[in-house]
Amino acid sequence: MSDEQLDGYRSSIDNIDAALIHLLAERFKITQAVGHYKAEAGLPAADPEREARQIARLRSLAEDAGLDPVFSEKYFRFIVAEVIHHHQRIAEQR
Ligand SMILES: C=C(O[C@@H]1C=C(C(=O)O)C=C[C@H]1O)C(=O)O
Repeated sequence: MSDEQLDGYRSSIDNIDAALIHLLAERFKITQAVGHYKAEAGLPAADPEREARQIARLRSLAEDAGLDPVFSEKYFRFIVAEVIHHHQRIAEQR
């Protein structure tokens, strides 16, 4: 059975999911570069002060955009945990 309305919604969701994957790929490309820079400079993988500033900024943006700020913080912490693993691996491989 075809449902044109649902198909239309899903077509938009597909485009948004594709955009999110591309944005994440770009974010991880730049954080990989940061990981190499930090390893070279002897800087720690994690920067909790930077993370706290970003969380405050993203929570405020989420509120303005009508997105749950708690969710925005969870999303950010999930991504950053992966970034820090990458940075630790880069530093260990040196
Ligand atoms: C990318 C960095 O490294 C880590 C990852 C962050 C991020 O993914 O936003 C932020 C701070 C650091 O804990 C950075 O220091 O800028």
